[in-house]
Amino acid sequence: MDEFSFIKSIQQGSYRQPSVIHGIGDDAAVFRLHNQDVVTAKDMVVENVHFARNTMEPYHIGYKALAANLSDIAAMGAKPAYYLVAISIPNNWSMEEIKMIYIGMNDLAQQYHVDLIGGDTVSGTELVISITVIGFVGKDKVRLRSHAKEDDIVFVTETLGDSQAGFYILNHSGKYIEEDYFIRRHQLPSPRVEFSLALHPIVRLCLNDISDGIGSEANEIAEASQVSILIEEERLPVHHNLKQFEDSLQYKWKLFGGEDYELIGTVSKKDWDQVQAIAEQLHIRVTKIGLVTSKSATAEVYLKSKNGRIERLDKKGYNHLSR
Ligand SMILES: Nc1ncnc2c1ncn2[C@@H]1O[C@H](COP(=O)(O)OP(=O)(O)O)[C@@H](O)[C@H]1O
Ligand SMILES: Cc1ncc(C[n+]2csc(CCOP(=O)(O)OP(=O)(O)O)c2C)c(N)n1
Ligand SMILES: [Mg+2]
Ligand SMILES: [Mg+2]
Ligand SMILES: [Mg+2]
Repeated sequence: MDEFSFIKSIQQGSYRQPSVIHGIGDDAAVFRLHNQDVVTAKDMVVENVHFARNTMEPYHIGYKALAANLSDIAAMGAKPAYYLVAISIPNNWSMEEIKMIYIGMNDLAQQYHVDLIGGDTVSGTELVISITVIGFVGKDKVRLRSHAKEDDIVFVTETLGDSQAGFYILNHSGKYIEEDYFIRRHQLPSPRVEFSLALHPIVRLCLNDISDGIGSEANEIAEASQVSILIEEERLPVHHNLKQFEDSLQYKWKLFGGEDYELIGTVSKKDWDQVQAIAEQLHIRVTKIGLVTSKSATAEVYLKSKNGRIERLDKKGYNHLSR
């Protein structure tokens, strides 16, 4: 059983609370309070699964743990407001190190004007940080994975694969071009909150954040929207210095790498100019990478390779429990 089938297996058949608009199945859950929708997401990080002590300083661990959570709020088009932190602290971590984790979180929280309003502290055998983040969005304005429609343009923000390139550099000593850039993208990712909020004039938009790799995230959109998607490899935006790595690594990282915390989305052709104009204003790179080709109950994602061949792009990427 993989991560996705496990989640399906524990999902309730229906919700008891009428205020639940969307439960399990997107980047965050949505419930309605009066005339406003509340969005809440949780992502946890575990030592030696999400970070290792030799490649991430405590400051980075805290910063990135909150960034991953804010990224899910951005993927819903919502404005983050509060977060709660549960932490399991092993006895081989000093209190100074744990405080640095919180300084990392707080620096990012300050940028987005969000407040730490609670949590839980336990001693444990591994460092585990579980964050719950809460945000707000106008009624029915959430950007669901199920919002893609036939003929939409598929786009991504910034560049793909940088985080895994940074992770590789941190684990393989050597000389690399612009290594600080790639390492920064791994240790201190930027959730695309401002961009997502600036897209509010657009009536319908589908968004998903890239935590596991676009191979995985594009398939999540296809499944939720019951559509087929065609992505063109030639269009995938990568940093100009990613080319210093072997072709096979570049290929793996841009499609299946994950942890970029960029956004993948779909929008109707008539709104594409506006998406580009908003991105330009915020100095965010946005790139068309393909099209929603058709309605499809089988929800397939295809990749047109640089050599012109079209093949299925499998839902592979980072998958917990893939055993
Ligand atoms: N153990 C769990 N129990 C209940 N819901 C879960 C569990 N794990 C994940 N989910 C839910 O499944 C959906 C997908 O989760 P995930 O793939 O982690 O999303 P993301 O990649 O956006 O962080 C979300 O709605 C999340 O809240
Ligand atoms: C020590 C270490 N091993 C592996 C990785 C790579 N890695 C860990 S988690 C992950 C994917 C994102 O994590 P996940 O828990 O799936 O986030 P979610 O999709 O729930 O947001 C990746 C690529 C890493 N960053 N550090
Ligand atoms: Mg997500
Ligand atoms: Mg998650
Ligand atoms: Mg996530």
